[in-house]
Amino acid sequence: MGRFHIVDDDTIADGGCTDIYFQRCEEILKQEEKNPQVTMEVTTTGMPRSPGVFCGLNDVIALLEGLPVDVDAMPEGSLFSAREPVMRISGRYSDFGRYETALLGFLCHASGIATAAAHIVGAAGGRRVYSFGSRRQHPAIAPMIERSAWIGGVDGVSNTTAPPGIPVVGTMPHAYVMCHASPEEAWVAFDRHAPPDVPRLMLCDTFGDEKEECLRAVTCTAATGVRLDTPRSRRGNMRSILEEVRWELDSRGHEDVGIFLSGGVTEEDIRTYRDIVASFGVGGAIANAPVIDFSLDIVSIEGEAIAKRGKWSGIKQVWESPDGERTVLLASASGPTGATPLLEPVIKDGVVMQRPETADARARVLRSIPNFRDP
Ligand SMILES: O=P(O)(O)OC[C@H]1O[C@H](OP(=O)(O)OP(=O)(O)O)[C@H](O)[C@@H]1O
Repeated sequence: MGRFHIVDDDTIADGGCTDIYFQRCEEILKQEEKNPQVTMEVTTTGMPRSPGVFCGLNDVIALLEGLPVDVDAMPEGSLFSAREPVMRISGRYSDFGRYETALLGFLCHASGIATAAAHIVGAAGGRRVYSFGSRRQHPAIAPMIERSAWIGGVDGVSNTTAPPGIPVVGTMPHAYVMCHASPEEAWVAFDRHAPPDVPRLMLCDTFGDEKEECLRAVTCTAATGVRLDTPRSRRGNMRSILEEVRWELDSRGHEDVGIFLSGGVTEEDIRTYRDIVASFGVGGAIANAPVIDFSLDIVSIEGEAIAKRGKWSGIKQVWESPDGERTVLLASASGPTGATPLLEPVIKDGVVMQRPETADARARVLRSIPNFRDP
């Protein structure tokens, strides 16, 4: 263990971050000279939100690259439902069994965040959504959180360690405002010194009433937006606060100044306020999303279909018809006419055939979101 309680890359890559039973049973299988050829599939039997958004394949490929295994998977950003295999791994069991813990961790967490982000972006109906929640999780996984949220369709993320290509955005903390003699001094200094491409979004709830602070901010700066982060203890009726602020801004000729809402924003809040709010900063509702409880199960041993109770035996393929209809069939069967197989080879005998492109994954999600239905 280093300075922080986190596992280093090499330990994960060596299969050292695993559940103890994998290590023990691998040793026993070795002594018994058993190492069957198996195919294992990744599925979930139920989800917090449907459809799910598949994410985390990049890290799984980094984990399994070089092992004597074949991996087929849905492309990142694919939608999936319960029972649909999103990935399958074929190889000798003891060559990859110990990786189950890390592999599922990558997929469960990233897919949970991408799924929540996609449903939140869908609820926003075109209003901008930003991922502000890296502070709600361990800092070591901030890049994964921001990448998954970006694939899920958010318009930007706040953490500076987001992978390259993802827009990093932010406004100002309350602490910054409090470091000045008055909010005016803080807003003016921000307006004067922030890089020109940074939106002039002024935080307007530090000490005073939202309406008052918003009017003061647009009077002393060229504010492009006002951010309300009203504490829970003051939210008697957030809808009324928002309408009042909007009215006062509009009636003074500030129709172009958008309202940015943050602080405990949920998917339900977004549906409630999306007609009046231009942008949402969402923390925990994305970063703390429930994981997708994927499992990795044997479906074939030495070419024979087999499964534990509750799982479906046989190596499968998921087919998608042009109208979006999904069919799960044995991989040996032909698919429906005109349908596309969703599980594609990504690793062949340890060699990576294709790596996920973040932009492609995000584009796939953005194409799908208009078809999401309200819960
Ligand atoms: O959706 P959430 O889980 O609440 O997370 C995001 C929130 O966290 C920060 O607030 P905070 O008041 O802690 O920080 P600040 O004073 O620096 O704005 C940020 O301003 C968001 O409002």
